[in-house]
Amino acid sequence: MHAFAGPEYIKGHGTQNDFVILPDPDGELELTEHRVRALCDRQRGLGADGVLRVIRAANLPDAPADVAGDVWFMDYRNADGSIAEMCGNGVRVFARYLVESGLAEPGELPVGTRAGIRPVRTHDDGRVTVEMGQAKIFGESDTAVSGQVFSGVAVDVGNPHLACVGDHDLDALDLETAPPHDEHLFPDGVNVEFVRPLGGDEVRMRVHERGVGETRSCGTGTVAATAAALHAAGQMTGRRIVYVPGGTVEVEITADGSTLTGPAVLVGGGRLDAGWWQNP
Ligand SMILES: N[C@H](CCC[C@H](N)C(=O)O)C(=O)O
Repeated sequence: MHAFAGPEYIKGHGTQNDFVILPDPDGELELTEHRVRALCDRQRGLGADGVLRVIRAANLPDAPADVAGDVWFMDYRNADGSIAEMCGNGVRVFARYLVESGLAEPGELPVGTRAGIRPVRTHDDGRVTVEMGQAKIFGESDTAVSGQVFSGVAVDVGNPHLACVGDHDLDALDLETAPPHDEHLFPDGVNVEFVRPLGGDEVRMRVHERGVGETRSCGTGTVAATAAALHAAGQMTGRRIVYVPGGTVEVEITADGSTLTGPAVLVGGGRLDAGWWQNP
């Protein structure tokens, strides 16, 4: 067996939320939780916050019925191997890969996700805009970090979030472990954002992601943070520049939905070793 004769991979990131991209249009890879965990492991694998499998929707058994079979589908997995409905930074990097690899034309293109179709626009400056759908506030809850209680709002962005807005000292937060959450409100777990308004339309955010841990950015989290910051300011719609540890994104919330705009970087790629893939 030749070394590196295993599956092709590409590494990319969106504001340093990083991913392993696995092209697999016909769904031939057996993408087990064990392999996802190994791929994402920063010592024994490639290292990433998640995996984005590139597959035609027709070849993924659990693709939503409203996603046409010929649409490129982002089969997203968290670093712990779990499946999540949506990944905002991931969709930007996924779209960048489709265009750079010639699988899609630049400009407008649909991306299939478990939260449904997400229309994407690629820009000449390397940024990508994603239509993220409605950010729905569906309750209030709280969590505790470093001995301090934080109150927040539950926000559905296709995946679940608890966004805690306040004059928080974000740098003092220890996010090494998952903040506790209300398992009745969040039966499938939750992504937890800590959001500090900076005045005007700017906010700063740190995040502990479900299935990953603290990440340098969370795209759906920045949408949840914006919805929560607008709610705290008594507004239903508006725009926020969101500063995350890995960079800056722009979020717009309108009556019809939300958009996320930010960078999408492809770092490089190659082939996995076939032996490693068989026994990661
Ligand atoms: N950890 C999230 C999925 C990835 C979200 C994040 N990476 C993003 O960019 O939206 C969850 O389990 O819902």
